[in-house]
Amino acid sequence: MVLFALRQQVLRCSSHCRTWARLPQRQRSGCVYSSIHGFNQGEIKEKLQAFHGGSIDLLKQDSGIAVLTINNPSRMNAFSGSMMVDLEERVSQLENWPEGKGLIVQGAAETFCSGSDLNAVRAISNQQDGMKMCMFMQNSLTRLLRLPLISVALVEGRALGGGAELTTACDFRLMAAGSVIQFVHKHMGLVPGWGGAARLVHLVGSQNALKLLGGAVKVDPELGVNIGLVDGVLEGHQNAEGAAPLLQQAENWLSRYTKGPAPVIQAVKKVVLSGRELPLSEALRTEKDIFGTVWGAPANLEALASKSKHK
Ligand SMILES: CC[C@@H](C(=O)O)C(=O)SCCNC(=O)CCNC(=O)[C@H](O)C(C)(C)COP(=O)(O)OP(=O)(O)OC[C@H]1O[C@@H](n2cnc3c(N)ncnc32)[C@H](O)[C@@H]1OP(=O)(O)O
Repeated sequence: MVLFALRQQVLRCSSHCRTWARLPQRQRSGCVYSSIHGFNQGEIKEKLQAFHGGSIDLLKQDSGIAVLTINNPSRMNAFSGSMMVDLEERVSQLENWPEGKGLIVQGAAETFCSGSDLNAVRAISNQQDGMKMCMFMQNSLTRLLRLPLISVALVEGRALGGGAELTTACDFRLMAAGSVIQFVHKHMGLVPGWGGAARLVHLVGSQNALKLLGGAVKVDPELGVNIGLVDGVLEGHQNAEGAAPLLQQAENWLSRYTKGPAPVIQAVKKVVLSGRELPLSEALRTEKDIFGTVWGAPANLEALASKSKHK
């Protein structure tokens, strides 16, 4: 039995290495842009740091569910430049969390996020800086979506512009009654640039995406559920009488998908991610390799030993 487990472990390591070796460097790191695209992360980070205010706070819990809070209440949780840098650092921390299983992204003080901080946007409104900021945020949000954690955006209040884009960088979206997701970009003379349009098309189809972007439609929970953007509606506001706090409701909702050992939950996310992002043949080979990481691993052996039934 020990030899069998050891062999499985060796196989798991080598198949993991093969999986990663097959992926291009930028996909391995989760990024879309690197130096080969003329992208210099250090340079834009330095520029963004100059526009400070607010923070992105990360709380890793023993349950394996982390809470990421967009925290800039005096500007309705708009993203300052330093918060963009913070986000990238928090994503790195989450990428290196072996015990992690789930993630909730929320806004502070009863609203989600009102997009980019318009003061920073005005200051970097030249084309070059705008493109660099766009590449930086696309990298961070792509890495967020590619985390081996099951993620959910908890939308309370408003998710506007870049805030609406951020919700699409999570696996699921939950909305509190009375909240709104709105891609307001058209009203700003823009289109999404943080990857929100591409992800929206995947989530709701091109017809609905065109309607939401072209009409800058206010998506309430009912519309969100009807078009498949929203996965659940939470009762009332924080502290509403009789209703559990929204964060608690979101944790309860998410915990049905994060029950179990971290390596298994992470493998679940990875097979779905490869199915979502890779062409079929490549997705099948990746699925085989991920399967190799859980086959004969402790959770699998325990389940076999306990002769579990699924009634
Ligand atoms: C690339 C750009 C694009 C992207 O990243 O993809 C964007 O995101 S562009 C930004 C899109 N967002 C907006 O345009 C939001 C504009 N703001 C509003 O529409 C309203 O403020 C609100 C969010 C609907 C809230 O309205 P209300 O409840 O009436 O409160 P106030 O308007 O008084 O707001 C309080 C306070 O917050 C400041 N605020 C709000 N959003 C931003 C923002 N995105 N950037 C900077 N500051 C913001 C607002 O100015 C108020 O400040 P004070 O006037 O100093 O009190």
